[in-house]
Amino acid sequence: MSPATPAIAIAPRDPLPPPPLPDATARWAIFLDVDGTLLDFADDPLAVQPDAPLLALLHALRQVLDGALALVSGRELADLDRLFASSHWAAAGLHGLQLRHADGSCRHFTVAAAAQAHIRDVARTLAARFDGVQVEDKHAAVALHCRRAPAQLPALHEAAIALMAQLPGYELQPGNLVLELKPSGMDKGRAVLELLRRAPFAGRRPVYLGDDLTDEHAFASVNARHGLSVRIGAREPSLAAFTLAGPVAAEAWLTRVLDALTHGASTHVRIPEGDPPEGDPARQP
Ligand SMILES: O=P(O)(O)OC[C@H]1O[C@H](O[C@H]2O[C@H](CO)[C@@H](O)[C@H](O)[C@H]2O)[C@H](O)[C@@H](O)[C@@H]1O
Repeated sequence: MSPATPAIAIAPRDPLPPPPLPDATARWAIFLDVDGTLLDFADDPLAVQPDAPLLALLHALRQVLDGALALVSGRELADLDRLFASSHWAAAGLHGLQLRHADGSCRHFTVAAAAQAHIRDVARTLAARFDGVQVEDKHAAVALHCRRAPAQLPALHEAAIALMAQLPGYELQPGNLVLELKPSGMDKGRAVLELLRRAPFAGRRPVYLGDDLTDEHAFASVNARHGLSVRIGAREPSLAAFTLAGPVAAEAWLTRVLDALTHGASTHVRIPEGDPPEGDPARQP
């Protein structure tokens, strides 16, 4: 008989806990990633559609938060507004390249039409080398989707890295079975901090739900503001302090948050509202 193979013990990271619920007096500001957080993934980026209960929940939650709820997405603002009927909401699109405050004022990075056409051509030429890779033209940025051909991702990634040297001012943003070519200098963490400087977000405790690599920037910002960072799914490593299993669990938790803020929750866990540090813009009303 051959000797038994010795067992190798790898200590897993302690599982993250679910996020706590607020009490009725909590002053939260909620930031929500979209794909993989509120919506399950689909093969085609255009095929997703929030259902009526999710839309009703988000609109009610935003109301009870006095407007302090924002979508923070890699999608364009126009796409978010089409999906969520949210044209009057604060929101960040294209990973923060587009930003709309709650008063309707906007701050957008602009990209000249010629530069947009160039990046689109470069992306299409690259995608044509890989069967099954789908191009999503987001004007200022372009996404190369591998959901229909996941095996192409490593080679596409390698080719895209080599290409970036010829695209000054652009960076490669990997995501869930997607690679994005986007203007550099903006990320979701900066977008969240920008929104937190203005009403109705200023002075509230930030709560961020997200599933993807791009959401890690936002987790870092929210952690630095004594907020709640919530990873959707099991991706590791992550800076998040809490986790929920997927979009269904996220919607269920947001429903309980709405209930707690509206009626008060009998089983809630009270968490101290940490003060932002001295000099932090979030201290301003
Ligand atoms: O920041 P998010 O709101 O999560 O947006 C990130 C990207 O989401 C979309 O792509 C992802 O969802 C698609 C639809 O389920 C899926 O087909 C794709 O594989 C995912 O990567 C969107 O199409 C991108 O523009 C966003 O940047």
